[in-house]
Amino acid sequence: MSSIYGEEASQCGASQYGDDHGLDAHEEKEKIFVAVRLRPLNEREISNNDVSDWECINNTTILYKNTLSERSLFPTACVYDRVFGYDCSTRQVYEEAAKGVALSVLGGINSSIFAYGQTSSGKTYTMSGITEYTLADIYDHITRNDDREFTLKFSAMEIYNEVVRDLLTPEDTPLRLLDDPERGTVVEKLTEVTLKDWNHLKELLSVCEAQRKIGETALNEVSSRSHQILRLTVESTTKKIVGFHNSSTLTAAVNFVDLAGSERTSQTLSANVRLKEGSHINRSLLTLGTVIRKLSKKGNGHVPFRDSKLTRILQNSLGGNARTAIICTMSPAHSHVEQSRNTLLFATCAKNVVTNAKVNVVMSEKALVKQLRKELARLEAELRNLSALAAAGGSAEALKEKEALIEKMSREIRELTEQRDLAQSSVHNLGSSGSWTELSSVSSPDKAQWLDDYAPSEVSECVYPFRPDGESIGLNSNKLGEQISEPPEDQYLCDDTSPRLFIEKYFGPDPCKGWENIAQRTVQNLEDNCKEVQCIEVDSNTENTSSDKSSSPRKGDQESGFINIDHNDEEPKQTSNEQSSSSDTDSSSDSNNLPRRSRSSEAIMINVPVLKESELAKENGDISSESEKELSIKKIDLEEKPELSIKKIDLKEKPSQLELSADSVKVLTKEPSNHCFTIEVKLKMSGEDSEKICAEEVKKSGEDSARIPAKGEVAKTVPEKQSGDNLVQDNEPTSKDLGNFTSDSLNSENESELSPSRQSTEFEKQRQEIIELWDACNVPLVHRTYFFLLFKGDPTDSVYMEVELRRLSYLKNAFSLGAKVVKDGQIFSQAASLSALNREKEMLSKLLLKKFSSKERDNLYEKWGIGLKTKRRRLQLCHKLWKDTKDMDHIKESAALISKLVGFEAQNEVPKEMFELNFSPGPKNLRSFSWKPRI
Ligand SMILES: Nc1ncnc2c1ncn2[C@@H]1O[C@H](COP(=O)(O)OP(=O)(O)OP(=O)(O)O)[C@@H](O)[C@H]1O
Repeated sequence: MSSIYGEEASQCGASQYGDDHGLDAHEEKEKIFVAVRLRPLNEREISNNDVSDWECINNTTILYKNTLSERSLFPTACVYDRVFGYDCSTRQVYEEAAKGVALSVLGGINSSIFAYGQTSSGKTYTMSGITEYTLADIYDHITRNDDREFTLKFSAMEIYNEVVRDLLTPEDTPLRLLDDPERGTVVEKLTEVTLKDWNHLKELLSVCEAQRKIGETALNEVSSRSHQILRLTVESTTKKIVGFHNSSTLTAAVNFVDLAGSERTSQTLSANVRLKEGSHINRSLLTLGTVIRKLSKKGNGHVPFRDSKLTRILQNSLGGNARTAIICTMSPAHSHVEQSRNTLLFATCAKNVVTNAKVNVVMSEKALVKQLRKELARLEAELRNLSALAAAGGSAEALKEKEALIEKMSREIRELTEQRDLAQSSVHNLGSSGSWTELSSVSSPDKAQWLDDYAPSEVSECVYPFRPDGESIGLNSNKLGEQISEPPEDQYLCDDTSPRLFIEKYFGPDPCKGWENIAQRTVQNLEDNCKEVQCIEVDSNTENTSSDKSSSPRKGDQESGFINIDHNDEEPKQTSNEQSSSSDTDSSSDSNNLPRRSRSSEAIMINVPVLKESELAKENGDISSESEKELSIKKIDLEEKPELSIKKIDLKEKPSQLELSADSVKVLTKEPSNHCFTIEVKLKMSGEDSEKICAEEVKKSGEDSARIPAKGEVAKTVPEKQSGDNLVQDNEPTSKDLGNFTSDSLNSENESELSPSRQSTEFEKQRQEIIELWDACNVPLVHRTYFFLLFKGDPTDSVYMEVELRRLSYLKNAFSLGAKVVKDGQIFSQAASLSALNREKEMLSKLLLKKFSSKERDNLYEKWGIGLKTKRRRLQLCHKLWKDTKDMDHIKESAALISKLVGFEAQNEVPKEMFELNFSPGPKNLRSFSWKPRI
């Protein structure tokens, strides 16, 4: 068990609880906490010269101290979690036996406190005190924890003569019990009042007291003739998002159960009404006793919960999902010895009953939307800040701040991921026990699964603890696999154009998941932007180089993590003044040290960021100061250096020149190449120290002209003209760009309460925004189609749309910052995504050939405005798909065409196998994921 308050709750009193049981609040299973309270002899007993048979000899042992003959029949000493003698106050009973369990409710764990005992033994006396102390502590906790929003709801019922009554209404109408698949037995129409404050609660408690059935018996003038259950439900949500657990909604209820007292007719002298009451009381207590006895034994077979309303209602507290404490009250009088022994027998059985309490984390869709909005607002603010810093002019300080900010964001994302993993395991546990108390409203299993797979890491696992049919699910693939079985492979692997094969072949196990994985990594690893892929080795003593004035060493390079390369070891190092002036001259071109990309019509020149290996080494603490020497620009003419080879670079032509500058490597080839390539340059310095510069880029130049970004648009691809000048601002997010991901719909607070027409407008707006972001982020067309067909504006769609918007915004902003990640052999950057998209189009163009006859294709060309005599018509067509983001008819037609190509025959139905693909992404499939550029 874990919860924000779980620990606190376990510390609140009952400190011996853990000690005695060897359990703490984080264990899943724990035994019912059992305490015994002896009241003092009352006036009647004293006047009857009754004697006290029982004595508490220490904190846990109660001793029967009567005659030897009787002692032989019964155990003389009984041990419980806690025993309280007649001189103990109710406050002490609360603190040491009830508080820890009762306050679990603050941590999202259901709990129950019972008072059990014979009539007149002090149950109501004890229970009313415990109830009041608990409620006071809960209010105190709320006052001290203003970072969470609390809602308290109160209900009260009694079971009188096997009839359930609402204690908060004057009507005597019997209430029905209903069986709810998630929540167990529910009392129909029971009043639940949302509490305004402590005084409101006290008023309600007096109403209950006044309403409860009491009667006079020989043993108790004010004998409770019913079982009373007071229930306080505590729901809390964090006001500020600081992580998964703290931002979730916790909900739990604490029950205060004051049972009617068992009685012997001979002693209570009951007749008529009292007799009837007594027999009902005894019968239901008998059932309770049987339930407890059976639960206390393993392999107990049928447990008769349903034999009485009391046990039906309290089933969750009896070996179920609530933490439970039972206070057994006893009269010490010799005249009640038999009843006292029965009470102790009950207590002994109860001690062995194990409960399985869990934290109830609830993430309703509304709460999720709210959470996402807050998260977006936070990210927006941070990125605006970042943008302002960048715009401020790229001073070393500004750069430092920017990097720190990026690092901070990356760290936060990593933390969220860890929290997600943690949550995932706890959700899995919850799923298997069915202990959740509230079900998110999920309209469709497919959507639930969709969100499960694609929701942002910090929320996805807590969003759908239940399947829509009400059964809780674990979120690991095994569990899902159990419930949603995959159809036999051959059902859809019959030919190579089946959706599954197509998708696996060209997009990995799931196109949507794949791009998301990479996007996530992109953001998570902004700082980890370099990795060795392939090498050439250049001896700096022998190579031909030419220095480049514009790329002379600059101040701030050390700080910013970029390297200066110098081919001449002997060259004196610059003074700081020189560096400073050189920095000034460079400031226009290199102000931000962001990756630059350039291209001319004659040569491809791609600037990519480099990471100084010494930086990495420094982190590992194994760098010598010598290797930190500054180096100047190096240009390597590869044609003049035939001995230098670039291994395994998939270019049609070997690059003619490498230009190594402070923050980039330009690769010059004479002809545009359609191939992706990745390079790493390794320089040997004086044959001893070595500096390694890593660089990689993925490029498919042939398609670039089609992807020139509009003015002001964040650079999605290589700009048309290479000037060698600063292109940084093209890579920077502008405030406009940043503004893109907070649409009006996201800012609207009460979306779920919008009118249907407004909802539909919001849906259209969100969808439009997503379509544009898909385009900006080069999201695979199959994913777009899949998503587009799945969400059609149901009221619950907005939450999924927000999730999609959010991740696209992340991606777009990562791209706009030039973020590039190489991890586990995968490279992801804007250029890489474009490359993958182009490959997808090529594959789709092949499917055009397979799926349509030549006549049908000609019709398509005509429809899409492609000349029948032109070359590569199929590819041309694929390049037109999803291009006109503002034209919904065009989008629909694109989706329809792709849907047909990949086998989504019915436009209104996303094929089931698309979902099933998600359940078995083995490592092999992941490796084949094709957003990874082919190197
Ligand atoms: N620990 C105690 N110290 C002093 N007085 C007590 C204590 N426990 C109970 N009493 C007194 O004993 C009487 C009976 O107590 P109470 O009504 O709580 O018993 P009960 O178990 O709820 O009985 P019933 O089952 O008949 O309702 C009350 O007058 C109460 O004030």
